[in-house]
Amino acid sequence: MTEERTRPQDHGAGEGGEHPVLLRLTGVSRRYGERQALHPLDLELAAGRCTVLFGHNGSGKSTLLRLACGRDRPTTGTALFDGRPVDEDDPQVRARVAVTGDTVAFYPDLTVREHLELITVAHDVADAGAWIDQVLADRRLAGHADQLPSALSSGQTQALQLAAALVRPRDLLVLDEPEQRLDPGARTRLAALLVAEKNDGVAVLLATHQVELARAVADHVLVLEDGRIIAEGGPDVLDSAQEPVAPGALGGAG
Ligand SMILES: Nc1ncnc2c1ncn2[C@@H]1O[C@H](COP(=O)(O)OP(=O)(O)OP(=O)(O)O)[C@@H](O)[C@H]1O
Repeated sequence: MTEERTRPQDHGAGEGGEHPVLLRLTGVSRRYGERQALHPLDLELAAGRCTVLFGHNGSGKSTLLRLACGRDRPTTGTALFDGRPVDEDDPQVRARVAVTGDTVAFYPDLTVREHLELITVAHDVADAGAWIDQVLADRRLAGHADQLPSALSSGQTQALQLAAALVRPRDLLVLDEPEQRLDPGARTRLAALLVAEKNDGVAVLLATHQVELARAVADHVLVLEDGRIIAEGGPDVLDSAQEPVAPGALGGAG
C-alpha cells in the first residue's frame, strides 16, 4: 500500500542518493536516582533509514527516544543531531526533529484543524491549508477537522498526534509506540507512511511493540532488555526477539 504525499518543506536530508548520519549517540546512558534505565550504548541513524527499538515494558525504549530527540540529557555520553548536541531548546534542532509520543497534550478549546494550523504557523510552513487538508485526509481525520480533541476517539487522538508531526518539516521523526490504539487499517497506513518518510530522506526512530510494523519499516533493530541491548541487526533480529516477548505486549501483531 502506498500513500500519495509530499512534505511541506525539505531541508535536503538524503539528497544525492547518500545516507548521511543525522543522529549519533555515543556511550549514552540514563540513570534515574538508583535506577539505571539505560546502560551506555551507541546508535547511529542515517537519513532515509529506520531504526526500531523493541523490548518489554520498562526496557528503556522511551528513555532512549527522549535522549535522541533532546527532551532529556544523558547521564553519560553524547547525543548529536547533525553534529550538534540534541537539545529541544535549540531552534535548529526543534525545526528539524519531529516527535510523536505518549505525552502529547492538546488545547481543549482548539479544534483539530486549529491545532495543525498552530503548528504550521510555528514552523513557517508555506501553503499550509492544502497541506493540512492532505494530512487530515491521509489520517482519516477530515470529518473531524472542526471538532475539539475531547470529541475524538482514542484512535483518532492517536491519529491527531501523528498528524501534528506530519504537518511540520522534519529530517528526523521520532515515534513512541505510534501504533497504539490504531485499528488494523490505520496500522497498515502507518507502515506505508513510515516507508514514504524514509523514501523522502527522513531518518525514522521508532519504538514499537508491533512486530509487523517493525518488519515493514526497519533497516536496523535494537532489542532492549533492562536498559541494555540484547540483540541488534537487521529485521531478522525480530525473529528471535519475538520468543521472550509476552504475547500481550505485541499489540495484536500477527
Ligand atoms: N522519570 C523517571 N524517573 C524514574 N524512573 C524512570 C523514569 N522514566 C523511566 N523510568 C524507569 O526507567 C525504566 C525504562 O523506562 P522506559 O519508559 O524507557 O521503558 P519503555 O521500554 O519505554 O517501556 P514501555 O514499553 O512500557 O513504554 C523503567 O524501569 C522506568 O520505571
